[in-house]
Amino acid sequence: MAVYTHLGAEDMAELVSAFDIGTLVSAKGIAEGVSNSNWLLDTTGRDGAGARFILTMYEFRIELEDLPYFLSLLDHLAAQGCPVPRTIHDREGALYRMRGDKALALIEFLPGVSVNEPTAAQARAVGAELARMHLCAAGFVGTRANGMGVAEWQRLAAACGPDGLAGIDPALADMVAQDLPRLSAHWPQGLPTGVIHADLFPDNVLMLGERVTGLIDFYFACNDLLAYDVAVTHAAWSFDASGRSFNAAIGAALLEGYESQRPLSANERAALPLLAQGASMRFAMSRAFDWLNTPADALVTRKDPMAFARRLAFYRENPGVFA
Ligand SMILES: Nc1ncnc2c1ncn2[C@@H]1O[C@H](COP(=O)(O)OP(=O)(O)OP(=O)(O)O)[C@@H](O)[C@H]1O
Ligand SMILES: N[C@@H](CCO)C(=O)O
Repeated sequence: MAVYTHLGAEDMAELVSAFDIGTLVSAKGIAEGVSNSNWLLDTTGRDGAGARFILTMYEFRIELEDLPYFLSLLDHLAAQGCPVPRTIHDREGALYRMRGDKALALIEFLPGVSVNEPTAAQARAVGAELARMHLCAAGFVGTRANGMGVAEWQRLAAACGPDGLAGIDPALADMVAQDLPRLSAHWPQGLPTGVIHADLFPDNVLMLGERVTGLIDFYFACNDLLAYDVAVTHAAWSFDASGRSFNAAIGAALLEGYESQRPLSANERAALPLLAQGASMRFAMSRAFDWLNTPADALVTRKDPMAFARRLAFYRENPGVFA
């Protein structure tokens, strides 16, 4: 359940009046998501024909200073024709509003649903949209360092400690001891960089049939290696939830779709096995930290770090999947 803050009907109506979107018709809390509170708002719309929006209150993990980057990036990509929600600016032109010490932003509602078991055609479409996003973001002026890069994996691993990791699974502690120093020492340098989504899991893609209707949740977006984003997306889409079973057809379709819009250089392709191991390490570490630091009675369900430890082992042992 991801509505952490109660907003009463009067609060909501007052908030809506700060935007040129008509008057409030209904507001419903959205259960999905863990980081922020989200509501689905229906209003009468500017022209009375009705309009639908997503209202987000930023609760954890998002620094206020990063919000202009995330929200202007949505505007930039939407203006270039990418399927991302536009930010609705308030009557004064602001990208977000403050309520107490929390920021609130309104974004366009996009149709579509997140798929659980993608087909190859859907994976191809997602790969193509990821590449289009990379290309469309080329003119975006904002920059943001990757806060979930190698240094952060090291910090999270140290915060968990070898005993904490071994308490989750001895294989997780072994993986960190063996693979983290190797990945850190050999992390690719000099590959093409740009704006990356950095978290393009199936739950962050909305689809209608084989068409991508929305790329959402840009709150890890940053400037980093474009091929790393391909690796993150490959790791997120090409396995079952447990990370035990790799789906070669999905992985291949995703890469094919990506290259239909932006061919990878020989150096990028050669780096993918290592980048995919790094992507797996990133999610194994953030999940391990959350596993050890989320109270058992918390509202959110903890995600299994071993699902990404298994992916890392797969990529280490099967570099040929990117050949
Ligand atoms: N622009 C949009 N159009 C339609 N639905 C949306 C939009 N943005 C968000 N949603 C819906 O709200 C849900 C939660 O959004 P989001 O993933 O951004 O939340 P979050 O708390 O940041 O999640 P996460 O757990 O990934 O950190 C999504 O799963 C989707 O159902
Ligand atoms: N998509 C991530 C959560 C955001 O870091 C995961 O599944 O672990």
